[in-house]
Amino acid sequence: MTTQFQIGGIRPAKGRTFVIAEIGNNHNGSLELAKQLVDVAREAGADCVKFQIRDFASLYRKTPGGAASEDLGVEYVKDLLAKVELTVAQHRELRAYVAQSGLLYMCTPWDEASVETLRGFEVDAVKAASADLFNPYLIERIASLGKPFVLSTGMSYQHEIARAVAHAKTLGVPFAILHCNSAYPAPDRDIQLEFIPKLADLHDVVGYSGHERGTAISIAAVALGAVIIERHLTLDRMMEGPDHPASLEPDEFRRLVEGVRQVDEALPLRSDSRAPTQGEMLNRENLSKSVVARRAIAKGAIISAGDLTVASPGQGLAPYRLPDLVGRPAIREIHQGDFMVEADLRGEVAAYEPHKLPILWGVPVRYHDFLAYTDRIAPDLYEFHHSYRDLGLDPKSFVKPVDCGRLVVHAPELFENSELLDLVSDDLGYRQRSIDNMKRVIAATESLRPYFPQADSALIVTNVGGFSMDAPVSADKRREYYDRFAEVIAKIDFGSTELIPQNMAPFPWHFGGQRYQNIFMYPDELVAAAKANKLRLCLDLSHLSMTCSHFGFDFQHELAKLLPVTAHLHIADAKGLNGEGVDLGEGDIDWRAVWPLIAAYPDLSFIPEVWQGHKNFGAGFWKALNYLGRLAA
Ligand SMILES: C=C(OP(=O)(O)O)C(=O)O
Repeated sequence: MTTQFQIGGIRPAKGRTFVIAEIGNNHNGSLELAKQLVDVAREAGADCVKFQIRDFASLYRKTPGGAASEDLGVEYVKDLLAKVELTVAQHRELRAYVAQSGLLYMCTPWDEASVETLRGFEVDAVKAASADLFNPYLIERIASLGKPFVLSTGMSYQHEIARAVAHAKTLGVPFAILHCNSAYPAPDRDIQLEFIPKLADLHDVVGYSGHERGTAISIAAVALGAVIIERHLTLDRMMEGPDHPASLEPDEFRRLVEGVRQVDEALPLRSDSRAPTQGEMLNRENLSKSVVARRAIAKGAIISAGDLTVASPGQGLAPYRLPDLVGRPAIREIHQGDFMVEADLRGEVAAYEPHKLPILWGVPVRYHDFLAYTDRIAPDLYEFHHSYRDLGLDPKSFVKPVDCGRLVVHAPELFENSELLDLVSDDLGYRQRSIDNMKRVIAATESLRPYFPQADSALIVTNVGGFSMDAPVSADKRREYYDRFAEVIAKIDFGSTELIPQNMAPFPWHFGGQRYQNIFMYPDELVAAAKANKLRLCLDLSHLSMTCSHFGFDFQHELAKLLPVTAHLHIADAKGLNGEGVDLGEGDIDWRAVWPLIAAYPDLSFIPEVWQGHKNFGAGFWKALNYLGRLAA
């Protein structure tokens, strides 16, 4: 039963920390200030706001000597609290204000009369302050509300905490426990965050109620297992009142939420065992080393250790696999510098089995491997993937005429001086260089046309730009980018070629790091941009799947919208938000449902764009084509 702890439908968990903005008494008795703090909490990204409520008539003991008979400390706290307490009517008005704000509402009743007041408040959850952890009477009354409750464990002995948890488990209501040090502010060295895992031994929902200065310790609490973070919020730490000095000001609270959300993303294990992530895969390719031929090896010759060496890049077998190759016969003519690949170990080269496919098909090629492909397959098209250096090469040295029905060129993303193509850059100079680079791509594509005399078109797949470094841009800015894109392409002469912008995923990889894509990503915007500019698109299904996963869109629904404005497809599966270019059938896309939708557009063309498809003599491409061929049959 306790495993079902949730507040307003949110279940605090690793990867989804629940953040409470504790307004407590920091409103200083002003309803206006309290409302302002609710607004600030919402803007800062909190899940919930919390208040405290006291019934002074019943909270303190009654003595013949009245307040004067209390110790000095107690007298001071009593005076201060009485000064800042809101009336029940004001609390009720606040509760309604919080409901309107969209935030969840919690409150700490400090006495049994206040619990009864809250019974009429529709609280989302309720809390027992540390000061009441060793007061089973109030805890029992709080549980009688039947709402999820939270117990804070500051100022307690360990045996009292264990006792309170054991008691709470008998009350029949889901609850959470918070580690806490009840000093305002709490000295860093007294916080002892390592008690969080000990609390986790007692109960399965553990959080942290922090009173320290700054945000680092609360963020670290998340890394140690806290799934609820509560911090006091104030407009000004210098105000009079017991909690202000231990509170965060608006900017700090926003940074706290940002930090917590970052740790939420970073903390959970994403798979059962450690494997290179998507960004690391790219860097492993470019930066690591692999086994290559030190010298030419004749087909059939037995491979010796001296035939092999280890060198960058990391596109062949990993260096530790070198010994496995020694003593095996070479299954092919191996040239000096060739990567040694899985097929060399397995003793067989993967092959394409011809299938009748309902749309035009092809493979991605570089200049240097084009001729090798023409010896093996007869596709409807080739898609040339150029680097910026390739743009200056004469195709004569690499290409022979073929009778393909279509020519496709993928514009380089990266140009001289590490500049990514960005036709909508805010920087005028950068934008102009991108336009000039686009013109180079057009010229290179025109130079390939004579080798494709039957081609119905020469399509240029282009990632047009519009990315940002640290965060997505606003909707207004996106509109500005689209307008700029329209202006830019209207001025470019595309000759006999056709620009087909490619849809991008929300988090594209550039230079081995993650960026944010802003335009040519949302399906509705893609359709609108295509229609407004009389363009067709290159639709990358892996990118579309990641976009749909991120925004919660239905893949098939979005695909159906996009196909009528599509000329060419990049076909690969995807997993979640970051698993790009996954083998077909191993990701999120339901190919049995999707393939008939695509087959209804026979003028479409595609290439398989599975990750590392070209390796192992195109093994990944053939696997994808064979998969689709079987679906089509
Ligand atoms: C004082 C409170 O909590 P903590 O003990 O977590 O600071 C409270 O919620 O009112």
